[in-house]
Amino acid sequence: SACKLMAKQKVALECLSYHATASNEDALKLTSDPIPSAEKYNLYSFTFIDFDLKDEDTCRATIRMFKQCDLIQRFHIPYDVLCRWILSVKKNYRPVKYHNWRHALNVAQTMFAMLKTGKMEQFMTDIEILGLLVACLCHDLDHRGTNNAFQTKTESPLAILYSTSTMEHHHFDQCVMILNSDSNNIFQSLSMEDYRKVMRVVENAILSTDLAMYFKKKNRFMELIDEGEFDWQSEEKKELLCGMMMTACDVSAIAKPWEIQHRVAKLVADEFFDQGDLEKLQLNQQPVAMMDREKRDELPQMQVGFIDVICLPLYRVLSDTFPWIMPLYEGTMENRRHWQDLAEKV
Ligand SMILES: CCCOc1ccc(S(=O)(=O)N2CCN(C)CC2)cc1-c1nc(CC)cc(=O)[nH]1
Ligand SMILES: [Zn+2]
Repeated sequence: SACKLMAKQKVALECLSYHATASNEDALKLTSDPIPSAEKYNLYSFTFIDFDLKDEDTCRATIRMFKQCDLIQRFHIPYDVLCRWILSVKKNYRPVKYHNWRHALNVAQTMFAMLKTGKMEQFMTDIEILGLLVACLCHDLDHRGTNNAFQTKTESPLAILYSTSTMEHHHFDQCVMILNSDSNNIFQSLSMEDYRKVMRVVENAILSTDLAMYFKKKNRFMELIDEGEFDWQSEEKKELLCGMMMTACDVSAIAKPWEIQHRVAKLVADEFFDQGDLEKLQLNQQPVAMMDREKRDELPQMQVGFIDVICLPLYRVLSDTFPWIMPLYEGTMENRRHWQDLAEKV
């Protein structure tokens, strides 16, 4: 429709107002950087911490993950294109408090640890491993620190373009935009068939990070697990598993050592409270409790709810079939105790 076209043009214009992809100079510099080992960055661990990494280190750590999965050779990714693409992805994350590049890196690192340390790579094709890592790094591209409900309420151009999973469709759009930019297409050497396959993995994975989709699909997934479904080779089952893995990685800060979880939860809360402030000021509306800074005392109890409703059921069902990711379940149980203690103190 005409207003969809206008919305698309409005979103596109925003991108043109600044150069969306990384400079050749920055790409060249990263191309010549030595890449430390996976052990140096602690990439195989479920307790990876990015806080003490400089931005350059986050790009080197990303390259290290691609190297460890042998993706550069396997898919003939020109090294300078990989470097430019990583920098372009990082550049297209906004400096919001939580849904920024650091969150994307942490989600990708948890996926790497699930595949390697969690031994889930044995159930995945090379295309799926490539697609999942790329999807994690791109899954929140150009996030504005506000959720889907806010896009709808403010009739933002994004909500006119995509009525469901609004932000997730935009994140995928941004991922495609970067891949289609000069010398940023890390999939350029793939056959047409492999290109189609990997883009389908990336799209399904990014759209699966909408928690509404998780709620919709988790029962079907649990059914398959209860039926003792082990041949994860059918398309539908594979897409379900990849989607569940994406949510598991997306919420994995909940399983980190308490000191990290507590610091990250503050970033999540601050971003939620900023949206709540916007809703009060811009929309003259009362925000939901989780976004209302006047109700910050309810936060520990909300975290216990988040753990019980979303995180523990998912980590339990995944570790039932893939026992080596049990550390995510255990880390979450430990943090539940800390949040419960704080909830009882208030
Ligand atoms: C930390 C500030 C409070 O954070 C929360 C409060 C409530 C709930 S909820 O499970 O009740 N639920 C989720 C689905 N919404 C539609 C309704 C509300 C989740 C979080 C939370 N979310 C994330 C993911 C961004 C990370 C995180 O650590 N905590
Ligand atoms: Zn995310």
